[in-house]
Amino acid sequence: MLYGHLDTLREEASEQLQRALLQSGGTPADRSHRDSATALYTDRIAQYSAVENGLCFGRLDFEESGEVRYIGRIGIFDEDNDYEPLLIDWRAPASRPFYLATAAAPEGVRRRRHIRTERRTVTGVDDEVLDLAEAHHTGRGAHDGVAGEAALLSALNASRTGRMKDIVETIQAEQDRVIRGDLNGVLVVQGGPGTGKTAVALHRAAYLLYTHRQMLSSRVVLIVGPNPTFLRYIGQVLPSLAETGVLLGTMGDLFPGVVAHTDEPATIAEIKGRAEMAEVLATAVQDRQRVPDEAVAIRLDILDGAAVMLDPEVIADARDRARRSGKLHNLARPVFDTEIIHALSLLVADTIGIDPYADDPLGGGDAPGDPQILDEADLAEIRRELRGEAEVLGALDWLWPILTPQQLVAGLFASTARLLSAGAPLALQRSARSGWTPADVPLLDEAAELLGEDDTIREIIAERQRKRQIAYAEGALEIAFGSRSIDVEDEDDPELLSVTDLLEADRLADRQDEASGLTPAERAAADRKWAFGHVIVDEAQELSPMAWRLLMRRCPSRSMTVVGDVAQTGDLGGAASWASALDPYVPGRWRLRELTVNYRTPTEIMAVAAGVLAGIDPDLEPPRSVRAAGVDPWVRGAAPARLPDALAEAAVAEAALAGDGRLGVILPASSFADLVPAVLKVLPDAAVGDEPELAAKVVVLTVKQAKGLEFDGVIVVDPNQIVEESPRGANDLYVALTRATQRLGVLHPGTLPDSLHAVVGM
Ligand SMILES: Nc1ncnc2c1ncn2[C@@H]1O[C@H](COP(=O)(O)OP(=O)(O)OP(=O)(O)O)[C@@H](O)[C@H]1O
Repeated sequence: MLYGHLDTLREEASEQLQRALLQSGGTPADRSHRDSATALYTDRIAQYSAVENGLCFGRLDFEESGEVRYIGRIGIFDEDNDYEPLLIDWRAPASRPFYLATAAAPEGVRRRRHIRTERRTVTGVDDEVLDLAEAHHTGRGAHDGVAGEAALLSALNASRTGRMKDIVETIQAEQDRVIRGDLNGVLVVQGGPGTGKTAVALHRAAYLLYTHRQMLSSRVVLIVGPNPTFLRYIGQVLPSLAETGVLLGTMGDLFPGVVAHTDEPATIAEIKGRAEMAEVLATAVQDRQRVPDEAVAIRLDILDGAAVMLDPEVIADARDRARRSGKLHNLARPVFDTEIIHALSLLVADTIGIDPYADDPLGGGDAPGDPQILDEADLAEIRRELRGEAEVLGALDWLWPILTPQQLVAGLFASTARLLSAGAPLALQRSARSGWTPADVPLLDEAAELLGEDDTIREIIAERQRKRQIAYAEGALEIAFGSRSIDVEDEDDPELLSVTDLLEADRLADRQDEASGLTPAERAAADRKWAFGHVIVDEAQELSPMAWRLLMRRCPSRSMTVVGDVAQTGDLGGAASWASALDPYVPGRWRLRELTVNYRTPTEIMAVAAGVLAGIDPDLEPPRSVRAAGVDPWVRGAAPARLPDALAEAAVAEAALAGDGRLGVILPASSFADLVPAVLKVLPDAAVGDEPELAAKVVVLTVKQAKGLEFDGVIVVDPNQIVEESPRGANDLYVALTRATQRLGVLHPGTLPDSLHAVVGM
């Protein structure tokens, strides 16, 4: 019956879509209405298809009223019967007892039923009787603290596919409380490995979109994950819950127009992430407001090519006034221009005044050579002419260049002098042509904030383009930077406007034009100043102070869900505590929820990982595993020279034992290239690379890549090396050991880290 309703809903949406598509012409308002109707019905059809599998997964039978509620992925109502609910959306308040009711607090529920389906056929049911008396009588009651135990264990024991699945059917009470937490404020979800933080974060996004649809679908929910592989891993969860109005991205994706996926050493990324970099960039901007040591000679057409000398004191004065205007660098440039042009006009007036033989250079009717006769109107005319002079524009660009964030940051990193002057470590020096890295993105964003850009810079660039075209038409081609009296440091100086800047102006203008046809998520992705309705950060412990600055700017309402585990921090610039990350923005005003049950890693594996956790901080409690796998982890030594062969043997054996599941082989980053061939020789289809295909049967990866992922079986190779190759190596080993849902093997060439000794002989 429910599927009959689903089919009807889908057919109706298809018909409405057809009708919308057939309409043509009309006023712009009609067209815009048609576009939004098309988008609406296309979305609906996608939603109805997304919920096809597992449409209804639960049933609640109430004690006294005899009421029966069916719980499912969407809500369906009976139009012919006063809109009686036939199926209740899992996010609706009426579904809550399905997740929260226990035998101790049954909330009026007598029986909770989990319904398993395959396509449209019911394949099984699991009942829990919450009435204590009846449970006692039948011997079937709720396990303490675990709702829907059979359904949960069947989900947890299922083979992994390389893609995360939704958990709507088996959300546990402590997770439900996080998912339905209040929209406002910063909610921190701290939990050990496998406690469902990622799953909870995604379901919270779906819940918030359902509950605050109007606000959030236009303002968009941003979900930030650690890397593109992870985003692909979680990418199907929200569409399977029929939610598409979110933007998924890594930190590297958050500066529109910049692709920031280049790698760099962890130590450099750490420096870039320090809070002091905000100060460094502010100084770097000031350093670009130049006051030369000596006077600058500017040859002027208005003086028939004669030069005037602009003194450093005059330039310093203009700079101070521009700074005092309180405007951002690019926006203060007109103030600086006005000051310099004014000073130049006086110099011109002086020059004209002391030249008794000059013809009337202004073309006015006054007698030549008499300074007395230059009135304010004449000075204004001089200023107007000066503004059009190529050498004047060149000098202004040199003294106070209009800068894009990219020009500022690339220009800083490319110059020892600029780094020194801005107080930045010289380790940051690199060629101006290096690719952007994820750690550069918060710096570019900071630079954009300091420079002031977007519309203003576009207008200035467009205006400059217009002036250049005019100058070209007049045959004045030498506009770029003609003055020999100005010392140009570098031919490639990034501050000089180039063809790219002009194209950039066009691109930005196009962006505006196209904006009307884009979805809110697409518009948000293209707009650096977008204020998201809610921001969810996964693996948030890895974010640097500079990254937090960027995210806080994207979320002025501070409506955020921050998910992570400070015991798993691997990045050197990552957080050691939530307070250190968040107090600068919401001092004492963030809420902490903890998840304590590990749904991924069985007890046998968690016992091994617990030893490593105790080494990181004896006060940290490992999460409690919800199940045992019945298989002990193995630890095997190999002579260093034999390590590749031993790895190959173990990989083949474990791949077979994983059945139709997945095997992850986690290698130290420093011996990755040496060990990968050993695996590929025996398992040529194994996935490996920057963004390995997680659906492959065997995936070989570093700890950094494995963060947030899981596999049925895992082999961790050379734990000592993993610990030693990073100051946060113990955290990395903890992450590596907690990736398996069933089997774990540890292969070591030398001695074992102390923290693993406990497991030898298992
Ligand atoms: N209530 C649940 N029902 C079924 N499966 C669940 C439930 N909670 C978590 N899981 C499963 O447990 C596994 C671990 O969840 P998840 O990846 O969200 O954990 P995590 O806390 O983000 O882990 P880590 O910190 O190690 O990345 C996933 O396969 C997830 O689907």
